[in-house]
Amino acid sequence: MSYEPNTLQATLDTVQSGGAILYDIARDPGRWALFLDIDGTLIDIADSPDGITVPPDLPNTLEQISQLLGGALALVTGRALVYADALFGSHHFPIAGLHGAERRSSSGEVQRLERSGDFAALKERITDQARQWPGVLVEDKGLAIAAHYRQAPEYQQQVEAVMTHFAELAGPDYMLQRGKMVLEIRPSRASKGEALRAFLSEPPFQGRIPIAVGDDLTDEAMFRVANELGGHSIRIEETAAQSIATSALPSAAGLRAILGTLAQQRKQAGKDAS
Ligand SMILES: O=P(O)(O)OC[C@H]1O[C@H](O[C@H]2O[C@H](CO)[C@@H](O)[C@H](O)[C@H]2O)[C@H](O)[C@@H](O)[C@@H]1O
Repeated sequence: MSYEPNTLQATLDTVQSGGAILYDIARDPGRWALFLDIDGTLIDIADSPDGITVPPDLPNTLEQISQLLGGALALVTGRALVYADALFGSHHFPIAGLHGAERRSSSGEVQRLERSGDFAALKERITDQARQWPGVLVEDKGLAIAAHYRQAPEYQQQVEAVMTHFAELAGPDYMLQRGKMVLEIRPSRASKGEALRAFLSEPPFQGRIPIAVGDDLTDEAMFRVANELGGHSIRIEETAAQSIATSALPSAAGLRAILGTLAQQRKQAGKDAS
């Protein structure tokens, strides 16, 4: 989806349709499977990876929607699985971490790609290098490593050059992943799209139509698979971005408001039935 400045109406139509798709979940919940990215989608972007705030009602909202969908709700994130899981307290949703390199299915089984090569030594070299860039934060995620320049944008070019170099050194089992003010080296034999496909091959996702919601480049792989399978893809857009998503919502707060309404409707329906 690409917007020209003079296509405001088209943009508004698309933005509205993101909400319409999500509200459709309430009409026929048995039809849909929902795949949600975390940073920039469910949670507002912060200055640092650890600086995020999970709105207090979000875990329970997701739990309500997961129940509405018969469990067919999964989180699909670039974060390490363990870190992302802990954000939601006692709620343990099916989840794919590290852009699909690790995944916990609905049954609780965890699958993880094998470490390959001397990745630990490479991570040390990146960490050493980053010490020369005040404000650049290195996030060691186990099978992946990210260099964040949000607090030091003046180092963007150096970070790009060095991470590109180390991604080449890491070999074909790894790739450079660009993101929002971050460069990351992560396993190449995984993607959010393949994670979505894997979830859809298992209960309770099997046979349902996917709705994928995300905000960043890594989410495009998930959008591609959702589109391919006849589902919907919703891009959270702060600015007009190039995306293959078929619809959009303006912000993470907008998405949370819609999810909150769906959760309230479910709670009310439960009360009315009792
Ligand atoms: O796939 P996601 O759940 O969207 O995760 C993508 C990356 O998110 C995090 O970085 C981004 O969010 C940070 C906190 O808001 C922000 O400071 C940073 O600039 C963003 O790039 C996370 O730290 C990464 O590991 C994820 O890959």
